[in-house]
Amino acid sequence: MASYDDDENFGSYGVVGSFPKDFGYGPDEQDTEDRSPSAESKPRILLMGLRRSGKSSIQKVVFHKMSPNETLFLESTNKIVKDDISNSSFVQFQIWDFPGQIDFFDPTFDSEMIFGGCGALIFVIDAQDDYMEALAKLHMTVSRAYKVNPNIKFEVFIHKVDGLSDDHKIETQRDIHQRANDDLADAGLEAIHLSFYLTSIYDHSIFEAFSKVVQKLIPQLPTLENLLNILISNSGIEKAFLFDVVSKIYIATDSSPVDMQSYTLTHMYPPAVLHSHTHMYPPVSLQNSGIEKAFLFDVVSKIYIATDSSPVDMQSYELCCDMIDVVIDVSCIYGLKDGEGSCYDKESSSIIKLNNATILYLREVNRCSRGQLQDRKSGHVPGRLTLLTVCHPCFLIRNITLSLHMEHHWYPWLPILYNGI
Ligand SMILES: Nc1nc2c(ncn2[C@@H]2O[C@H](COP(=O)(O)OP(=O)(O)OP(=O)(O)O)[C@@H](O)[C@H]2O)c(=O)[nH]1
Repeated sequence: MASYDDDENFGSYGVVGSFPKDFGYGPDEQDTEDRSPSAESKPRILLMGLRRSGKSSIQKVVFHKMSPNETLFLESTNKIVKDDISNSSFVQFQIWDFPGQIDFFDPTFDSEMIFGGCGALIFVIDAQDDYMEALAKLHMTVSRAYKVNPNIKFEVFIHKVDGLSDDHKIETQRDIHQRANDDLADAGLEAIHLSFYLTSIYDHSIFEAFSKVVQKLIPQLPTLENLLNILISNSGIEKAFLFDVVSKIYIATDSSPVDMQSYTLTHMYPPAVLHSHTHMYPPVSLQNSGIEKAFLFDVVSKIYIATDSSPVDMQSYELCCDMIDVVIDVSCIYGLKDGEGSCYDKESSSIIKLNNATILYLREVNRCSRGQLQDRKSGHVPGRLTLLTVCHPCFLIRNITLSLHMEHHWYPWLPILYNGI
C-alpha cells in the first residue's frame, strides 16, 4: 500500500485546496545564519489511535490544506510518517503519524526513541465507532509512554463528532473521560493527566484543538500573550489571536479562560508570570480605537500566536480564518509576484466591511529594525505575524509600537501606522 511520504504533493507546503502549491512566507532575507533547529531537535507531536480513526486526515486537513472530502481517498498508513512543520520561528515541530496497527510489543518498536523526545501525544478515538477497543489501546499507549517520558502532554481527540447530536457528543465525552481516567486510577497511574477535545475535520474544532496542543509547546507564549493583552487594554480591541495561517491553528492565547475547552491557559501561565513582564513595555496609545478584537496570526499555518485577555470566541476566530483565505486567494490571483517573493507580503493588508457594521482589518506586522531582531543568546527570533482585528466602524489607530522583549533584548515589533477606516 502506498504511503503519502513519497508523494510529492505532500511535502512541507505541498498544499492543496485553495492555496497555491508554493504558498508560504518565502525566504527570510534577514537571516544570514541558519538558526532553525534541526528536524530531530524540534518538539515532536505523535498521532496515535486505532486504524481508520482519522489520524492522517487530521494531519492533512490541518497542515496540508486537504479538503475534508478528499480524506475519503486516503490510504491506510503502514509505516511511521514524519512531517516537518516549520512555518515560522514560533511554529516549529515534527508530527509523526503512526499506523493504526502499531504493536508496542514488537521488538522493533523502540519506545525510548519514540517517546523520549516527544512533546505531545495525540490519541485519536473514532466517536462514531464502538470505542471500547480504542480505550484499551489508549490506556496501553499512555502508560507505556509515561514510563519512558513523564513530561509528555497527553491529548485525546474524540474525533468524527460531526455525526453526533449535541447531547450524544456530551454523553460520549463524559463516558470516555470517565472510563479512561478510571482505567488509569485502577492501574495506579492517577498522575497521568489526559486532556479531551471533541473534534471533526468538517468544522473548526480540529484547528481549535490542535491550537491548544501546539500552544503547550511554545516557550514564548507568555510574552506573546502579554503583548496582545497590552494591545487590547489600550485600544478597545476585544480579542486578539496570533495565527499560523496555513494551518489555521492559533499559537497562543491570553491569560483569560478559553470558553471552547475544558481547561484554561491560566493553568499553565499564572497571571503573576504575565504581570512580571508588564513594566518592560513602553506605553502605547491605542485608546478609544473602537477595535473589538485582535488576533496575531502566523499566516502560513493560520495558527494564532497570541490573543488578548478576553475569551476566544469561535465566531471571531472563524471570521478571521475565512478572511485569511479570501485575502490570500485574492492576492494569489491578482497580486504581483516579485521574483522569488510571495504575492502575500509585508505590504499586504485588507479591510472587509460586513453588513452588520463590523469591520475586519488585516495587515502583516512583519519584523522591523533589521539586524536587531536576532536574539544571540537563545537564537529565537520573533516570527512574521499578521494582525487581524474585529472592530466597530469608528476605529482609529495611530503610530503604535509594541516591543517584544526576549532574553535581554528589545525588539520593536508591532508598528501600526493607521488612521482610521
Ligand atoms: N465523518 C468524519 N469522517 C472522518 C473524519 N476524519 C477522518 N474521517 C474519515 O475517516 C476515514 C479514515 O481516515 P484516516 O485519516 O485514513 O485514518 P487513519 O487513522 O490515518 O487510518 P490508518 O492509516 O489506517 O491508521 C477516512 O475515510 C476519513 O474521510 C471526521 O472528522 N469526520
